[in-house]
Amino acid sequence: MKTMDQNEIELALKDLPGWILENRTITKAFTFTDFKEAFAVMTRIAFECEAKNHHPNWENVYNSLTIKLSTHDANGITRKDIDLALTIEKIVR
Ligand SMILES: C[C@H](O)[C@H](O)[C@H]1CNC2=NC(N)=NC(=O)C2=N1
Repeated sequence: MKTMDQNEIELALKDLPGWILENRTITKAFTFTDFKEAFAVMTRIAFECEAKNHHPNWENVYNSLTIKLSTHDANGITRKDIDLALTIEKIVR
């Protein structure tokens, strides 16, 4: 899949509050009430990722979750990352 250029990414990020372009990934940090809530959200995200065959790089520390999305095969950001971020927002909201 074709990578997006900086203008295309910034335009797409207008629909993704809190997501920023950082080190060739789109990234957002989430905070939940506790570990149980964070992990419940991660489980729901994981099922969507399997369905899409597109997976996040993420780090969870107790109630915090930092998600970084990029398309490894394409070595950049593609529409798949934007679509997954939009899905994650629906799950978290
Ligand atoms: C073999 C398999 O299709 C690939 O490794 C998939 C799986 N999940 C993936 N996830 C992400 N974020 N980028 C990829 O390039 C990717 N590739």
